[in-house]
Amino acid sequence: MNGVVTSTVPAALCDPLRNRGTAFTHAERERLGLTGRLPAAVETLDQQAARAYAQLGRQPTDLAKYLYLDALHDRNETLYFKLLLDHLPELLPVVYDPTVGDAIQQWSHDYRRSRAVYLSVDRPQDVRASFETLGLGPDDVDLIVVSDAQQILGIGDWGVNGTDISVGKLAVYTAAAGLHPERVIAVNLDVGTDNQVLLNDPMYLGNRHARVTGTAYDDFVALYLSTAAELFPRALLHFEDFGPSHARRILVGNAKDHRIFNDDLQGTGAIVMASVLSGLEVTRQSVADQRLVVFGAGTAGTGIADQISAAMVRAGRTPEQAASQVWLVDKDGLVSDDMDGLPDYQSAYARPAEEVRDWPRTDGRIDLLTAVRQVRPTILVGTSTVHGAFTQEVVEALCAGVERPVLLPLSNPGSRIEVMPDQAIPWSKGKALMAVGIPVDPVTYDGTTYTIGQANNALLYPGLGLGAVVAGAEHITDGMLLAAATAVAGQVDVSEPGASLLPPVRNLRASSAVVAVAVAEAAAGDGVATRTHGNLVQAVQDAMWQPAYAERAGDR
Ligand SMILES: NC(=O)C1=CN([C@@H]2O[C@H](COP(=O)(O)OP(=O)(O)OC[C@H]3O[C@@H](n4cnc5c(N)ncnc54)[C@H](O)[C@@H]3O)[C@@H](O)[C@H]2O)C=CC1
Ligand SMILES: CC(=O)C(=O)O
Ligand SMILES: [Mg+2]
Repeated sequence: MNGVVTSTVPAALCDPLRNRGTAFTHAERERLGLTGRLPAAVETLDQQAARAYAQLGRQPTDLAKYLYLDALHDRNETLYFKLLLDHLPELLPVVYDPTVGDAIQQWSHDYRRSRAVYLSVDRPQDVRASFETLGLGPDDVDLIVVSDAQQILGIGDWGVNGTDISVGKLAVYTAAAGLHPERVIAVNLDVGTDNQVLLNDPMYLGNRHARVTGTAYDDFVALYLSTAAELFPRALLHFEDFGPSHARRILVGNAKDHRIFNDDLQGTGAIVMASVLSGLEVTRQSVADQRLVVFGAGTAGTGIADQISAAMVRAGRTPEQAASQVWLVDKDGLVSDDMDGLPDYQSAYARPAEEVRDWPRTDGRIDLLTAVRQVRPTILVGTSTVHGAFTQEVVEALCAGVERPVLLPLSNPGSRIEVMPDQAIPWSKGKALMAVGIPVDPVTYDGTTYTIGQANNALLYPGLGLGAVVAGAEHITDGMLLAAATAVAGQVDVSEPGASLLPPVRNLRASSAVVAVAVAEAAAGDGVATRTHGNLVQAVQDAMWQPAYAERAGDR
């Protein structure tokens, strides 16, 4: 026999945005060419979700759950997001931080199929075609998340494996704020990797060479930006987990010409600002009077310093005064202006050498403990990736300096966090006002239960992005970031002892809608909105995609 017999999977079962599996009615099955291709039962989305949730529960580890959900994502997006939304507090840590970090480390080994766009520095001629294969028009895309994966969370360089940080961030946009899953794109910029484990792994799927740097790197990022902006002029271009030497430069250099947002700088800065605003509700102080120590002065740390000092300026300080209320501590200790080769993102906050000349040094460096003793910070932030760096001595010194310090150990995932609340709350005798980057259980100390908010940019960027999209914002302004932070902080009541500084993840959809309205208003106020709405609250609600099957099967 010469002919090869093949069978095909019907198109309606292959497209995750159209597929509804056992929920297709018999009439729909006939119309879409699915006759005989599904078992007899016709189910509702709720019935499907109950089965999927039970299957998920049988997965033995969080990574297995991640892979189960990823496969569901690729099969039936409506069901995937229904599950995610119905169990957001339980599943956010599975599809996103911290499990996404484990998944990224295994990614080339677990690879099955892909939903992202891969742009290779070795094939710049393919960049345009790579977007064009999506078949999307200029008005079809609201948002693109791109990463070059140089600094994934706190786990470093993961090359093409880092694709899943873009996918995960987009899943959160849709689950938390209803960004339409058909109108978003995940992108990996594969510029090589300096991760030897990957380079020596026969399964590694990315470019097998060191990271490209210098002009070649800059030209490739510029090509990405110009192509994405030309093909999808209304899309917000979200940058994630770029290395510290690139993140700020790309943002600052392109903010005027592009709808660009750096989550690690701006999203993190804004969620920290929200935590600080809540803390100041408790202490009844003004942001203008704060003293901030940042431990780990990279992308996130200096983004936080920028936003808190900008808030000080809005509260009446001069830029110089605001900068003088910020201290950075990095690998070489307290950052001072006599240090050689300071990166530009640190030099703005370098302390005058004269001021710290007499401060005690260990191995020639002014360490964190000394900085805390000398500065008596009202806010201590950790973005260092150094697990355990906030020791008992540091926490006690912090509390000796001020009555109610704000303490934010933000490094992700849990293996990197500077201190866990179940240690720091007792060490601080319940005085520290805490939030952390990962979900953690409440801590009971001396009869009070402390609920620890999740100061992760995921609690802010979805609403910010939705507001920007609804307003058609041409830029992300400082006013929009502050509006988002204020809207997040406005949703908590800190009057009870032990209250969380941030709203709970279970309210994330509602919280994102409130943030989006505030952000769209700020965009209009700042003159960057290109869309106006008679009723903004309704416009935001209308823009939020819901995981439900469309009226007519086959439609998205
Ligand atoms: N909670 C949140 O929303 C966010 C948390 N992060 C976390 O913050 C951490 C840092 O992320 P990025 O700023 O993107 O990385 P980065 O690499 O830009 O910054 C890390 C900084 O810590 C410094 N550092 C390393 N070891 C140190 C030590 N022993 N002492 C003092 N400083 C040290 C590095 O020199 C660098 O300046 C990561 O764990 C990341 O997950 C980042 C963004 C958002
Ligand atoms: C949360 C986040 O963006 C990070 O850890 O990089
Ligand atoms: Mg990040």
